[in-house]
This record gives sequence, structure tokens and C-alpha cells, in this order.
Amino acid sequence: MNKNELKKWVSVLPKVELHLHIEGSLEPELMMTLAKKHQIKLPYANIEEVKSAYNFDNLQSFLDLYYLGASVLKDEDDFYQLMWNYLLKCKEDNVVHVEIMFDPQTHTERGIGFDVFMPGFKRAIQQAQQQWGQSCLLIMSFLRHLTEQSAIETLQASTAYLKDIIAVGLDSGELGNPPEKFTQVFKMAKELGLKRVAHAGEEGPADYIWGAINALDVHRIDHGVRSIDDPQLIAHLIDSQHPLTVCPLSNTKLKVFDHMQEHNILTLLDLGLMVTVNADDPSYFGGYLNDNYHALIDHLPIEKHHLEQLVKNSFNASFMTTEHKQKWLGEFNSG
Ligand SMILES: Nc1ncnc2[nH]cnc12
Ligand SMILES: [Zn+2]
Repeated sequence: MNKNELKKWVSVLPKVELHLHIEGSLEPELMMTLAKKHQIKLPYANIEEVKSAYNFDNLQSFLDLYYLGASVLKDEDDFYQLMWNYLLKCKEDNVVHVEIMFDPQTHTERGIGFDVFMPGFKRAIQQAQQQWGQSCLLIMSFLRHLTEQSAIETLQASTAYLKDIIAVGLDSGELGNPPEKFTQVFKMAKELGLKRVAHAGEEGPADYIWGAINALDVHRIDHGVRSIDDPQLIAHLIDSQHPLTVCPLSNTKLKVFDHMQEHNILTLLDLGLMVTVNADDPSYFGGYLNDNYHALIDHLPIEKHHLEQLVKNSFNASFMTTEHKQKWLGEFNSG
């Protein structure tokens, strides 16, 4: 298959997305509509100005605009619309199962509680489930630039919605906020029966990946591309098959790699790590899941068997039931 054929083939393949921040799927159009609805002043005159502001030097320069953008989300309908728009993209990209992160503290810090955003998210998810059988799980992510106490309070505030949440995660500014800072709250989450993921080794060192594994007992590492700096860690990840949820367009937009041709995803995959492809914050980084696969096809010497492995890995690395997994992988193997 040539590159165009590979792109078409992967576009229609049933896929899974495991690293997606719902707040990072807020498109400029909805951002401007909601700013107007709630009379919120943003430093952008129009949609073109929003888009042209999306030039980032590093993770923090992105996070500043991401939190600013999220400030337009205020009532239940806003959260419904945000989730609904993303789920429509899943349908378009044939993402049959998705595990979506949301950042409660981005909203609770502004006085907007679980009783506002959770019903909005759930309404959209139920509707997508009913309309086309969309499978969707939610991951509650703690902001690591805030204190562990704030994360504990967030976990406590989520009590009424724990049945709707599959896992906890850890995101926001990585450098200076090692996983060990959140040992206690991850232990509490584990005792509540929640699964665990954490961003590590995106901008931060390989040591933070060890920290996420050893102190937080995570099932998956979000990003993890800096694992390449530590041969012992690479050996461990090959052995343990801890999945890495890699986000190619995000990594180039945030200058983790200067160019897609320098991305190490194929190296990690060929070494035998359990690597997956994801979009992270699609509206900020220029593409949804298919766009991320297409970028790899455009810039790396990636072949059909690599793509098959990446897609299979994301089914295997997901938190869907074994039965559900077997159903999809069975269909995949039978062509
Ligand atoms: N790529 C990313 N890294 C850390 N925190 C985030 N929050 C949203 N996207 C993020
Ligand atoms: Zn992320």
C-alpha cells in the first residue's frame, strides 16, 4: 500500500483512543459562541485570532491558553455540547471506544461543581451510546501544579459520580511536580477500586516514569516518550508491557520533538514497548485521532504491520471488559 492507501485504510479501521482531554477538544467556534453566551472577555477578536494564538514553545505556554479557553464552560449545556462535539468526531474517525480525561479542578476552582459538568458529560455519552453504540469511559485527572490536598478534596467531591469514573489520572505542568507528590491520593483511589494513569516523561525526565510506576502504581503512562533516555526503564517497559499513550501531533506542537520525522514512536514500537496513538488536545494541536495516524504515515517509514500493531495495542491497553476486547480483536484478526 502507498501512503494514501494506508491513510484511507487506517481511517476506516475501528480504533480506540486512550489519551484525550475533553477540555482540549474545545474548538475555537464553540469557545467564541460560549464566550458570547456568558459575556466572557477573551483576548481574541475572532476565530482566526484564536487559531493564530496556537503557537506553543512548550507545555506551559499551551496550558495557559488551555485553561483560559476552558473558562467559557459554565453550565451543564456547555459541558454537554463539548462532549457531544467530540463524540461526533469519534463517529467520524471510527473511534469505537474512547477513554476521556476531564480535569475537575479546572472547573471547581471557578466554582463549577461535579453536579454541573458530570450531568452534561453523561447526557452526551448516553446519547452517543444510544444513537450509534459509542463506547466511552471517563478518567478523572488531577492537576499536578496544585497540592495533593486539593486532589484529595477533588476525589472526595466526586463520590456521587464514582460509578461513572473508571480511573484517575495526573496532568498539567510536569516539571517540578513529580508523581511522588500524589502518592497518597492515588493510594486512596486504588482503595476505591479506581484504575490509575499518569502523564509522565512528556517534558519531564524518565525518572518521573519510574515514579508513576512505583509510587502511583499506574496501569498506563500518558506520553512516556522520554523513556528512551533510560535503557533500564526501556527494558522494564518491554518486560512489563505498561502501555504508553503517545500523542504525535501534541509532541511536535509542544516541541518535545522538533519535527515529526524525529518522533521516536516507531523506535519504541520496534523495541517491543506497548505503544498506542492518541490525540491529547485535538483542537489545540491540529488534529483528531485519524490526523495523528496520518501524520505518522506522512513523516515516518511506517508500514501496515506497524499500524495494525498500534491499533491492536490500543484495544489491549484499554479498560474495556475482556469480553468487549475479545469481540473487537476477533473482528480485527478475521480481517
Ligand atoms: N499534554 C498535556 N500534558 C499535561 N497536561 C495536559 N493537560 C491537557 N493536555 C496536557
Ligand atoms: Zn495529555
